[in-house]
Amino acid sequence: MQFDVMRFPSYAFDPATGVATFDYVLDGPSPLRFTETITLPVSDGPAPPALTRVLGLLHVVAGVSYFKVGAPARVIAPEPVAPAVADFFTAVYTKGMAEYAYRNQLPHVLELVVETPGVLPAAAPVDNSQGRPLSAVGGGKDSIVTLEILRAAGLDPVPFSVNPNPVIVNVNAASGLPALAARRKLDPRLFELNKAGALNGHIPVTAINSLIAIATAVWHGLGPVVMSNERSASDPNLIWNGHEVNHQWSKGVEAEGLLRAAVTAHAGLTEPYFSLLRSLSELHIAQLFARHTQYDDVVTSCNKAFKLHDPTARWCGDCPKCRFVYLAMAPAMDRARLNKIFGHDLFADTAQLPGFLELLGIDAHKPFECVGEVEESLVALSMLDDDAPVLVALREAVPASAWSAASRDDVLTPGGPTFVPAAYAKILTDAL
Ligand SMILES: CC(=O)N[C@H]1[C@@H](OP(=O)(O)OP(=O)(O)OC[C@H]2O[C@@H](n3ccc(=O)[nH]c3=O)[C@H](O)[C@@H]2O)O[C@H](CO)[C@@H](O)[C@@H]1O[C@H](C)C(=O)N[C@@H](C)C(=O)N[C@@H](CCC(=O)O)C(=O)O
Ligand SMILES: Nc1ncnc2c1ncn2[C@@H]1O[C@H](COP(=O)(O)OP(=O)(O)OP(=O)(O)O)[C@@H](O)[C@H]1O
Repeated sequence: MQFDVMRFPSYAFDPATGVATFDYVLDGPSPLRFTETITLPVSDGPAPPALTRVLGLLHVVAGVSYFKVGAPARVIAPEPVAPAVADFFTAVYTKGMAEYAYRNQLPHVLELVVETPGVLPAAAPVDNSQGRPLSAVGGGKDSIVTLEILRAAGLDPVPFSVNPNPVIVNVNAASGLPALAARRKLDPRLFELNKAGALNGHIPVTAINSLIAIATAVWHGLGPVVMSNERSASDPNLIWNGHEVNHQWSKGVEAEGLLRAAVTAHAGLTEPYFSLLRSLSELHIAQLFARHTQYDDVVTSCNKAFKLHDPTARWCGDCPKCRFVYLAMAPAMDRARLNKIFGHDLFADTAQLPGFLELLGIDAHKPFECVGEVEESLVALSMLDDDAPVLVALREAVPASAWSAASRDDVLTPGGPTFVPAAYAKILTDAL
């Protein structure tokens, strides 16, 4: 299938139902048209101009799912935007699609510049900084930690999810906080094309969920959207043709800064979005999670639980994410609790040794999954002293030089750039 250009013909929003429809065209000798539907939780309040503006950003960003069918050389955004918005769009279609470009060997994707039909001045400021935070919940340990920190500080967070699956519903129930939810429906044509062998691959889903969250917060008169993206999300998996390829790009700090700047420029929000846990390692977050036993029967970080077509699963017990989170939680709790949470004893299963070695930086690049840095895995291993079969084998396999590069202090001391506003930074510090 040959396509020259991607366009964004129109979008519509109905405040009576909360339904937004976004249209896309891949233009070429045989054009393809798609429509995505996103249903926001309906608010009693009026739809403010900032909502329309955020939906305008979402229209372009959600287009990546359809862009990947043909990877046209040109992408033309539908309306004039401020320079910060154009930069954000280009980053989403290049850096956000880098894993897709690498796996499909499409180097031109990394060079693409999203075209915009003119420049718009930045929007007038809208001070949203004092509202109740909307806290995105994915069902894993990270968002639980954020929710509990915000709650303990008396900020009365509103949990929010896109397409909440049973895991998310159960986590919200365990929190006891009333939650908001949005629905997102991809054009079914996409799945037909995938079945027929169209180009496919990973997309920066956090950028899409984040804009849906911001749209919801704006419409419901709430404050900033608070994410739970950790320090290691900014770490690339590999370098290809001189470009970083990061599976988690839209969870990283660069994407966070670009998204914030774009939303402020386009919709005026003074404090749209930040990740509370940005300065923390996954290992540190796992230790904070261990304080909250009320989520043990529901927490799930395994991505197998998030398949669009199989929403019932919990921990699969045999994937990079399960292995990493198991290793990260192990130093923070007794083995019986850990095995109860996972429903599996991963340190007894020596068939998983190659997967653990990958996490420790031995034999392969960091897996294309949401896993922490090699250093975090090494430090976690160094904190475990029992003789479980997998641990014994891993200790033997790690070269002496690797241990010296792993510092417990570095991993467990907050650090690195963040966009956390001062009031929230204090809350985080108090919680550590
Ligand atoms: C759950 C998962 O890992 N899905 C990835 C997987 O897709 P699969 O076919 O195995 O299952 P589905 O997710 O049900 O997707 C069905 C098809 O729909 C396409 N699609 C899905 C969502 C979307 O927003 N746009 C889409 O076009 C998808 O491509 C399938 O054809 O493999 C796909 C191809 O590599 C990935 O695109 C699927 O990833 C989902 C978008 C997803 O939600 N993944 C998150 C669990 C994830 O990877 N999160 C990252 C953060 C990445 C980021 O930068 O935001 C993380 O946690 O580290
Ligand atoms: N369906 C969703 N709706 C809204 N936000 C989501 C959804 N899934 C994930 N998120 C948010 O996106 C960010 C990254 O997701 P991720 O899956 O890494 O986090 P998590 O589920 O909290 O923890 P873990 O890393 O243990 O899985 C988090 O802030 C999370 O809250």
